[in-house]
Amino acid sequence: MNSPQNTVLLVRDIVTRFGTHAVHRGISFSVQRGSLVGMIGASGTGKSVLLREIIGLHRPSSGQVELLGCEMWDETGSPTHAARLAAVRRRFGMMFQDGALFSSLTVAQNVAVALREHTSLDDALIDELVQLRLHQAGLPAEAAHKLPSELSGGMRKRAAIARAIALEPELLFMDEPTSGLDPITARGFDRLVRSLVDDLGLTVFLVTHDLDTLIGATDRVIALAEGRVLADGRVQDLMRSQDPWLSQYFLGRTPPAAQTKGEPSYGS
Ligand SMILES: Nc1ncnc2c1ncn2[C@@H]1O[C@H](COP(=O)(O)OP(=O)(O)OP(=O)(O)O)[C@@H](O)[C@H]1O
Repeated sequence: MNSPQNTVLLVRDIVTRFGTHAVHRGISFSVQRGSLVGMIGASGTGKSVLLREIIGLHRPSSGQVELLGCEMWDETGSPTHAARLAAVRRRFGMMFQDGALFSSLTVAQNVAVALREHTSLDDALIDELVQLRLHQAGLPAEAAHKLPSELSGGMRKRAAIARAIALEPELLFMDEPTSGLDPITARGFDRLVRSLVDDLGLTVFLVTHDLDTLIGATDRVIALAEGRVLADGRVQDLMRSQDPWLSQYFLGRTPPAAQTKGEPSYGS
């Protein structure tokens, strides 16, 4: 439902400049709990920078991000705000494009890092939770003791998801999660992400260039162009848009029939 109580992310009038280069010229949108939202835009339109601004890694030139009720960019830098930020950081997960796994740690150790850092659970409970997260990410138990370098690309992505959901976040951010995967593995990954939303109630916000992810898995798509939100709606509506950039972007693809949440359709 589209109500303030259900809003987990509010992006308000974000402006970003690097020197004289204006990347964002006033970006605003909100994300509702339990939805899977995709963000698209041509290379260099500032999707990754916006993601970093949303999760508190890059300060925008102006504007505000409210994530799980916390203003991420507080001017005062007060200890109260720092404590609120620390609390909010435990409630969302981030999966970077390359997975950003620690290469010298096994998959299980990678997943356990946040649990050791942010909880006082004993080793046995951490082991159990790690197994659960690996299972939720669709990894076989034997993957636990492998190094990231010993896994296929698809399994590495699943390990990165397992790590991102270690603390049972409410929100998961992903930067190009299917890049570098073959189409079959990528669709399996879409189904996994969709099931995190449908079965675990997660909210997912992902940046992607993958049309099949957009068509098959998202509830809503936000398109950025020229520093602004060009379009914001269901993928089938964006695909029918007369806007020249969107027409070109979706060229040759057929809009899916009205989608039922939880029943991904994989377009043409
Ligand atoms: N730290 C930085 N200093 C200067 N310019 C930067 C910095 N980070 C990003 N930019 C610029 O901001 C713009 C947006 O970059 P960003 O990586 O967010 O684009 P993107 O939409 O994610 O692109 P892609 O789809 O290719 O990943 C680019 O022009 C980039 O060069």
